[in-house]
Amino acid sequence: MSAAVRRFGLLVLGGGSGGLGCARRAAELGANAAVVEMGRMGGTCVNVGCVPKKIMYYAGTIAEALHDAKDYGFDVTVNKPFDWATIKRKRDAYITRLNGIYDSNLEKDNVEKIVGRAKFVDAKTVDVDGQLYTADHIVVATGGFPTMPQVPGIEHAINSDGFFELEELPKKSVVCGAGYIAIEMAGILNALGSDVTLCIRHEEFLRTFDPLVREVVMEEMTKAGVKILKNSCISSIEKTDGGLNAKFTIDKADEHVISGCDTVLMAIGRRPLTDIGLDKAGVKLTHKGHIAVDEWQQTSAANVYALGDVCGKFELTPVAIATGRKLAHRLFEPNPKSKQDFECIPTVVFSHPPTGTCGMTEDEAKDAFGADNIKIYKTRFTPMYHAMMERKTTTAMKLVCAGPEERVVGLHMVGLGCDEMLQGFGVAMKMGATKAQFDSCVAIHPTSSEELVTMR
Ligand SMILES: Cc1cc2nc3c(=O)[nH]c(=O)nc-3n(C[C@H](O)[C@H](O)[C@H](O)COP(=O)(O)OP(=O)(O)OC[C@H]3O[C@@H](n4cnc5c(N)ncnc54)[C@H](O)[C@@H]3O)c2cc1C
Ligand SMILES: NC(=O)C1=CN([C@@H]2O[C@H](COP(=O)(O)OP(=O)(O)OC[C@H]3O[C@@H](n4cnc5c(N)ncnc54)[C@H](OP(=O)(O)O)[C@@H]3O)[C@@H](O)[C@H]2O)C=CC1
Ligand SMILES: N[C@@H](CCC(=O)N[C@@H](CSSC[C@H](NC(=O)CC[C@H](N)C(=O)O)C(=O)NCC(=O)O)C(=O)NCC(=O)O)C(=O)O
Repeated sequence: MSAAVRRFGLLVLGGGSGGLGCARRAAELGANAAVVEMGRMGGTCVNVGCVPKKIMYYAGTIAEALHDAKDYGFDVTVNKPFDWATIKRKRDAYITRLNGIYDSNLEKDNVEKIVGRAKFVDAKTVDVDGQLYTADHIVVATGGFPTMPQVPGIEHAINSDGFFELEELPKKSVVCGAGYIAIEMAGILNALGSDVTLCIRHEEFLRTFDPLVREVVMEEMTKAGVKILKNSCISSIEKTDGGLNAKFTIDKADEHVISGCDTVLMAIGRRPLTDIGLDKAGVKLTHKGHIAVDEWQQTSAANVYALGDVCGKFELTPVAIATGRKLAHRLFEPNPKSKQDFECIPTVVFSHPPTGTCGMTEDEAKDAFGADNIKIYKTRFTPMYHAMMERKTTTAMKLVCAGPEERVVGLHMVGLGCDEMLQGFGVAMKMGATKAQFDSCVAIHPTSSEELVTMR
């Protein structure tokens, strides 16, 4: 075992979005902080999440723009329109650069980086490859990993991590799943020219979203050429000389085979990374296996906190960062009231076109306020971008308003630019804006966002 036990004010397990957000802010507030990371600095977001995904999303939107360009009078005929290897190489280099930036950010902020795998020895002590550490406060921000179903031949499938290792564009792809990652990756592959089948367990995908979002994304994906295999459950994957054969049970009865695939991508959710000796620390889990925390990120063990994906609540980078920073302020400012508010969090699915969602769905608002106290405003149109084009996409928007004052408690939209449109409206909703206050802001013309302040 080690020499002396090393002591810090704050020890964070996991150098991802939440862990870094917490440690860097704590150090800024004067804490003697350290981060333990067993992999690449930056965690899921930087290495196998938001960042490489957004680059591939941009590649997909450029492919669409190139396709549309002729309708605006451009001649962009080229022999080899897209080279996957080029974007993969440049993307990997960018991420390596970011890993370095994150390392030097830690150095600049005086946060000690400890390389290795952390495990609790007890509630006050953490072992990293034989060296023991203790701290006044220990934060668990170990994130999660992709779930894989246990079916024969699953070793031939990839998950979202594997997507970023692909060396070429799969000619024929199967994507299984019905959440953010399945929709985003099926959309990217399709936009770049793969023949994509999206396999979902039910009639619909994005089932936690408002029906407007589900319906319009379904229409748009279908229009763009993604085949949707509904009510399907993968039962096996077989590797043959002609590629992968993915077998499905449809409606729990019929069998369907998609043969000759280059890639079968599973995107069916993520599991928390909790194999870190939590029992030794007395840290309890929820029935779903996430770390149980109260509103202050406090676990069942004194001075042990948890945040980010490992807690399973809004698995989003800005949520993890904000929660980490809020906790740092509570512990080291000290600001006893500093805690993350999980109400009305804006979120975007980078589908083609993208979605934007903030607040309650129509059904959630009816449950919360009563159907008679809800007023819905909706619009649907073809954005002007397509005026000169053969290809058309739809933009659809919905405002869910509550009470006689018509407070906007839900905003749901799909369409070009909706990803960038949402943040400002999220601020207004967080301030409790009413429909009349939305409308009191003069429209910007011609934009899609003007519809949100002129709906009747
Ligand atoms: C494909 C994909 C796309 C995504 N796109 C978006 C997006 O567009 N927008 C968005 O907001 N969110 C997105 N997310 C979600 C986002 O990446 C996560 O919510 C966020 O990274 C969670 O941060 P975290 O700090 O909780 O965990 P992570 O970022 O996962 O960091 C945890 C870190 O802990 C380390 N670790 C784990 N166990 C140990 C141990 N025992 N010892 C030492 N280190 C350990 C891991 O190596 C990892 O680096 C995406 C996720 C995926 C998978
Ligand atoms: N743009 C963003 O901000 C992004 C955020 N993320 C974050 O990462 C999280 C994880 O993403 P993701 O993996 O897509 O998980 P999600 O939880 O979003 O969706 C997974 C879905 O897959 C379906 N599913 C579950 N089990 C199976 C199964 N055995 N077979 C087939 N389908 C199944 C379920 O839908 P159903 O019940 O309908 O079948 C489930 O909702 C997201 O929830 C999000 O928080 C990820 C990517 C982008
Ligand atoms: N929003 C812009 C900014 C892009 C951006 O954030 N770029 C990151 C890419 S990694 S993205 C990794 C992600 N960063 C963020 O999400 C930063 C968000 C916002 N600026 C904030 O500070 O809150 C994260 O996990 N952060 C944890 C932490 O830093 O503590 C970067 O270059 N960072 C270099 C640097 O920070 O010096 C965009 O989308 O283009």
